Amino acid sequence: MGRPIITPQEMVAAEQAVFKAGTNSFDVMTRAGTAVAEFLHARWPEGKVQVLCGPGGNGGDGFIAAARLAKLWRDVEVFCLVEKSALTGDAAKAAALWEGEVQPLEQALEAPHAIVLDALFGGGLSRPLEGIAAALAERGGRVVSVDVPSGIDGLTAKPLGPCFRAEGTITFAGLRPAHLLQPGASYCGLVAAADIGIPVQSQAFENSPMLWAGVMPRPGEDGYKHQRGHLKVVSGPASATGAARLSATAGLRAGAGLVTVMSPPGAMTVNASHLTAVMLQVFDGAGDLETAAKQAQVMVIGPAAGITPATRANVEALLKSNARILLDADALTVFDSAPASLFKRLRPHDIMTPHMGEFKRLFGDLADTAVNKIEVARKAAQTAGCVVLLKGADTVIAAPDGRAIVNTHATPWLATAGAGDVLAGLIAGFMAQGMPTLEAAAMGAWVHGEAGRRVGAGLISEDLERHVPDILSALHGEIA
Ligand SMILES: NC(=O)C1=CN([C@@H]2O[C@H](COP(=O)(O)OP(=O)(O)OC[C@H]3O[C@@H](n4cnc5c(N)ncnc54)[C@H](OP(=O)(O)O)[C@@H]3O)[C@@H](O)[C@H]2O)[C@@H](O)CC1
Ligand SMILES: Nc1ncnc2c1ncn2[C@@H]1O[C@H](COP(=O)(O)OP(=O)(O)O)[C@@H](O)[C@H]1O
Ligand SMILES: [K+]
Repeated sequence: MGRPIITPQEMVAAEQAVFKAGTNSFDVMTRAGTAVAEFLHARWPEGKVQVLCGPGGNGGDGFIAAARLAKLWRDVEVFCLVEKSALTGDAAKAAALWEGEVQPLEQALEAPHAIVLDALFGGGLSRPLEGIAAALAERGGRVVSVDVPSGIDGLTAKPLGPCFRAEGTITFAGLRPAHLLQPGASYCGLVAAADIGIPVQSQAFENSPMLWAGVMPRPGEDGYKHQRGHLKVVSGPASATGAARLSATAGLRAGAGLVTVMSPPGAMTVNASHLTAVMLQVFDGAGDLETAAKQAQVMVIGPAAGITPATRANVEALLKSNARILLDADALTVFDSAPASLFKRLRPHDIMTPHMGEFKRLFGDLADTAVNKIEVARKAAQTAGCVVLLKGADTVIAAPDGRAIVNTHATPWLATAGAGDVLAGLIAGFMAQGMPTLEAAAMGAWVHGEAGRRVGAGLISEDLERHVPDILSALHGEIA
């Protein structure tokens, strides 16, 4: 299914429900601590482990992990923020399992070690680390964190103050927003989520082919191109045609049967001289686009379309048609003074793909007032009435019904001109073949990120499309 994303508060509620139904909470903590030890031992098999325990459940996991690591013949030292005698509940029971010495946290600062197990505080932390905990966070070194790196707010994904920076983080049941959203994700390193017998339900998932493989478009054995959908991409004026062509070619690679660039008359020559498999059709005004949309499953408008009244009229005309519409870039910016007039026209099967700058022009301070980027995208999708894909290192895709998918399958090498145009084309190409909008967006983001990773350093947007056939072949289980 892809890993579910739950907030720390939802995790507490899920735990309470399970405990209420009769499960022993210490058994759950034992499973958690054991999973921590196994995670650390499997991936960091060498050297002395310095276990830092906090006063609550996170520290409890740390004590259990310490005992387990010692059984695996690891050299372990344990340090605790409070006296062992001051621990209560499950944390006290966990500490009792650790037979070795428990030293005051201050002594950890100078103690030799190879790797730190950070079991100070979990994702529900409500105030910044101070004193010795803060000093240890700032010490650096090799760290594995329990639940989240201490000092990070699991819900907002923001550091509350000084925080640990981990090479690996092990959490429980599902992921927390901080494991995927920036800046928290960059403090987590490799993230594992252990099953500790707490079932969780969520409307938010980490992007994974498992979420959409079942609805991936595939040409029928006896199919023909018209059955694979027609995508049309609106070109900008003669001086700005490349963006639309990047989208169009990506759409064709994604598998749309027919792709047409809709060109203003003045840009026909330049578009014609650059297009081969992608077709070309002239349009002269919004009326022509509305007519053209009747022969298309999906229309893309925005990439280098121009921030002009004409672009706005073109969007409004397209939204009268039955085709699904993907709005990007200029098609969003032209509504910055009147977003409501756009929102009232959008339908749940349409999609917008803003980066944060474009997003703020439409949704104002929503990006700063919602608790995290998942909620930002969710609220935007509800407000706009369409699917919203909010780009970045952590791309969040949300539908008006509350479903959300976070894509981190990408690479910073994608931060280059035109990468977003390729993404728009991929998504629209999948939609043209009948894929539901949310799933098409998730697949588009994943394929785009995978293509970016395959190119790596030196990536320019033109490089992306040529990796799409191999990626799609692999997804379809065919030999590339
Ligand atoms: N059975 C379960 O529930 C399971 C839980 N599990 C584990 O439990 C973890 C959650 O445990 P938790 O709720 O006890 O929270 P945790 O972060 O360990 O400590 C909170 C304590 O710290 C204190 N405190 C806070 N900030 C502070 C500061 N800056 N400086 C100093 N003190 C500070 C705070 O004090 P207070 O704010 O109340 O004054 C409170 O006493 C979770 O991450 C997972 O690892 C797993 O085992 C699965 C089963
Ligand atoms: N640091 C990053 N890590 C991963 N992906 C990134 C990063 N920065 C940008 N991207 C991706 O690169 C693309 C850039 O799109 P966009 O900003 O619209 O560029 P353009 O308008 O030039 O096409 C988006 O898919 C975005 O998610
Ligand atoms: K921690």
